[in-house]
Amino acid sequence: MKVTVVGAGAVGASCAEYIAIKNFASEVVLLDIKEDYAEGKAMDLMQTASLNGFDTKITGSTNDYAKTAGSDIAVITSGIPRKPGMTREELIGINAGIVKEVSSNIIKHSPDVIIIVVSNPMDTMTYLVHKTTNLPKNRIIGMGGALDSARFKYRLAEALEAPISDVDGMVIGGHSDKGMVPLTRLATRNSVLVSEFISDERLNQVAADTKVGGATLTKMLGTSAWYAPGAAVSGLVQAIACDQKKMFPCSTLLEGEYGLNDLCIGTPVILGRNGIEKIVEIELDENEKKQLHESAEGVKKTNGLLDL
Ligand SMILES: NC(=O)c1ccc[n+]([C@@H]2O[C@H](COP(=O)([O-])OP(=O)(O)OC[C@H]3O[C@@H](n4cnc5c(N)ncnc54)[C@H](O)[C@@H]3O)[C@@H](O)[C@H]2O)c1
Ligand SMILES: O=C(O)C[C@H](O)C(=O)O
Repeated sequence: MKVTVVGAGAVGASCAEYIAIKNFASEVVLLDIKEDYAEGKAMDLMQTASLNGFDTKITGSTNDYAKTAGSDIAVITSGIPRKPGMTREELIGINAGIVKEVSSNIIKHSPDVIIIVVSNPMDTMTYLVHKTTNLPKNRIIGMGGALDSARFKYRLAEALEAPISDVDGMVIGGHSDKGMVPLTRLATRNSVLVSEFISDERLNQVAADTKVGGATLTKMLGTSAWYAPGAAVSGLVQAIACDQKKMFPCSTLLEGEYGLNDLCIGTPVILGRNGIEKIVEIELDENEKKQLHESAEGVKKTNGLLDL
């Protein structure tokens, strides 16, 4: 299993590290445009192999896509991250050109690849890959919901004063400060609805904190987060590489599901060796449907800024 990670910055390197530590891929190629940068990150990571006990071979490449040839999965993290006070949507001007060029280069050398889009604004970048490549829809996946759900579980555990392994929950919708839809009604602690343990007011606070999870960290760090994003991507890569049939919320092209069309937005999907093997349509209540449709309007507005 060969995995390419384009962008050897904070998220790309973290993602490569988690993939290697989980020890399921034979090869990870890190690629960046900065001279020697990916090679340096790859060498540093390889020097952790004996310490962390993995056999994955990590190599670096300065913009040489020939080295990515025959990749089964490619992760796109190239592009600029936001600074405190910015929205993800403001990154579109620079990142759209990068994502378009990178996805085309990847496919030239790996026609059977499954692409995972991370660069922001992620739902719109995922849609851009659909519009500008001829890959089938099951092989274009946007990563956002897996990260947002991990943040939701963190906030739920905090509110419940419970270990994170006790809680379960999912965030659907757009990967944006306003567009996320944390499914508080369905969140559980050991199969018991969390509403049995905490007030509606506290649960609303959990949802609000979850939605601004990325912005909160960006303010604290001066740039956006990387550990949880890297771990979330590695989870999707592993589910595909190991044909796990695991369910994650991912950004996927909708064609009527949830009453939505012609956009990519986060919904639960089953991931296996073919990428997105199924879009799971869950029963939403009226309020959740309204939130999802409002989120979709926001994503479509951003998609409208693309030069297609
Ligand atoms: N979807 C998510 O959940 C999620 C989570 C975190 C970050 N992000 C996004 O991921 C992106 C990367 O974030 P980061 O913190 O790693 O940024 P970073 O600046 O640390 O790394 C980005 C890297 O991309 C490289 N790059 C730029 N143009 C390139 C090109 N044409 N080809 C190859 N490499 C190129 C840069 O040289 C840099 O090393 C940002 O857009 C950020 O908003 C998304
Ligand atoms: O917040 C960001 O801009 C980066 C990423 O989308 C995140 O949620 O951490």
